[in-house]
Amino acid sequence: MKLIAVDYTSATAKEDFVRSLHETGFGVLKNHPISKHLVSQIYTDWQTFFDSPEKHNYLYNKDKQDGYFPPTVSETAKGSTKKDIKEYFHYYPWGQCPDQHKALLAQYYQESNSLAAELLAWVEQCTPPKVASLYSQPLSSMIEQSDQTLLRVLHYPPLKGDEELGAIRAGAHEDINLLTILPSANEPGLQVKAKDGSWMDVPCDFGTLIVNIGDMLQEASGGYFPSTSHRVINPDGADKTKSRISLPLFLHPKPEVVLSERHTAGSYLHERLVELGVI
Ligand SMILES: O=C(O)CCC(=O)C(=O)O
Ligand SMILES: [Fe+2]
Repeated sequence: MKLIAVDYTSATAKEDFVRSLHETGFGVLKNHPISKHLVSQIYTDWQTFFDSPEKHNYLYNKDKQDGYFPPTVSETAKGSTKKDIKEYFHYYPWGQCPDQHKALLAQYYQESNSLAAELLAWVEQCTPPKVASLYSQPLSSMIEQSDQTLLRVLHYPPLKGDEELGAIRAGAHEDINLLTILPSANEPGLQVKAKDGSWMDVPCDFGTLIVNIGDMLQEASGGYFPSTSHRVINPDGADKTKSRISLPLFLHPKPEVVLSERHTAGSYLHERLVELGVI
């Protein structure tokens, strides 16, 4: 398996990109419309947030899941016993956010949502009819007026050497939502699991965009689009002293959307958050 960046502006972008999602659960895009400048401004801006004790004034709400999740809460990947070495902030347009950081994030939320909606429409248009007949409603309508789409600002702090044995920045996991879109982080470390079980580095040239399938789209497509395991490994050498910031947007349907005979989006999300130990 190899992830090749698809040029968003090429004539065959849609088909090439959706083929990659079907075959690997991942797609990489270059020449996409998300501004690199905006992304790097957000990385710098949120480093200040995570460096400041103010962050504790924005502690997350358990019921709504907006706000700051400290390293002591973090997540424990399904099937793992170690907490991830990370802290993060969950931004929703209706949720808490410090005033001085809000404008850039709101802009990015809006721009990344438009692109995510377009990419979901690509997925829909390139779904074979037999698979599409499993969708309870068109994919694009699942996210219309959804207020569940989540922008996460993640901070992986420098490693100090006192981390729990075997803990890594983000343990192997699958995302819960429909599609995730993720600009390359400011440091490497993201890996995806190939079908043969080996771990592959995800291309991380600044300016590429990584897109992956989440469990909800796997569920809705009867497995045609696989939700692939990924993780973030710890850095070596000099990179240990560096923070890593990343900015995934998790595209979520409205809670009442039927994913399959077993699940609505709401019931599925709840089940998974309990597993992660965050509610
Ligand atoms: O930080 C990254 O590059 C990936 C983060 C991730 O996979 C997640 O938060 O679900
Ligand atoms: Fe993830």
